[in-house]
Amino acid sequence: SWGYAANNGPDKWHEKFPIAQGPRQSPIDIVPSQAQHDPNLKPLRIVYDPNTSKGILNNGHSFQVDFADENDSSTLQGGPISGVYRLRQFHFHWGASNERGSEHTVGGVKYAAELHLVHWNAGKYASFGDAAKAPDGLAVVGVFLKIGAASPNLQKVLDALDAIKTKGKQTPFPQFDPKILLPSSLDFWTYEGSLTTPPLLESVTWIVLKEPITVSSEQMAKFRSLLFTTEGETACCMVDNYRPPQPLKGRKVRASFN
Ligand SMILES: NS(=O)(=O)c1ccc(-n2ccn(-c3ccc(F)cc3F)c2=O)cc1
Ligand SMILES: [Zn+2]
Repeated sequence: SWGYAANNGPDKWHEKFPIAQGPRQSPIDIVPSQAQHDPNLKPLRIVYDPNTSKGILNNGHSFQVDFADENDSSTLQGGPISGVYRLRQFHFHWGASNERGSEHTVGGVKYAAELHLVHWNAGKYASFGDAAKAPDGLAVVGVFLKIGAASPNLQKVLDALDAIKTKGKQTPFPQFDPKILLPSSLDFWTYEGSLTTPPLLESVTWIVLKEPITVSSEQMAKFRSLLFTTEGETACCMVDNYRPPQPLKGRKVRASFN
């Protein structure tokens, strides 16, 4: 199936997922000078309940922390979205070395990694699956990770990775508040896009924070200790699990800040 290698990576995805060449694909290169400040954009309202965090899973493409989403305990509102979107999961994308790894780029600049917090429009749709098929179904908050001081808050997540080294492994991950992973400023860029991996559904309102969080080189090495492969398969390091920027195709990127 699909992956990030030469034989099954982003340049091949269109063969099984033709939407890969669609009109609103993600990620994109964000060009700050081309982004228009929109004063109608509201502040982001992010409320997460640590009691909703459930487990951490190696899904063979990344690792993700899953959240209980049967009520409005952990939600995203405001910004470019209408209504209440519930947190479903967060995950990351990263490189084999520190000079690449993010999916979105800023004026062509790549960061070492990118955090995605995935939310779905529970005000309008009955399930995540239904929302994932709708043009206003999902909202993903993207946060860039750049190399600098270690993040103690991220270390809690990284310390769980030894238990999920191979594809399909998961372990409980209770009482985690992902809000501690966010930078101090919630200034953002926003545009209409898609999932950045198959099924590449064009259902995502992207909200990319301008301010990165910092991680240390040692912490990045921890991400790279994961494997794409199952126990017993020839080990293949989980690195470079990012899709490169896709054509803008006339879309406008708005900025919440001047
Ligand atoms: N990298 S990202 O744009 O944040 C991203 C990329 C892919 C997904 N993703 C992969 C499968 N699904 C999925 C899972 C269950 C479902 F019912 C429908 C889906 F699209 C999903 O949401 C979710 C998020
Ligand atoms: Zn992602």
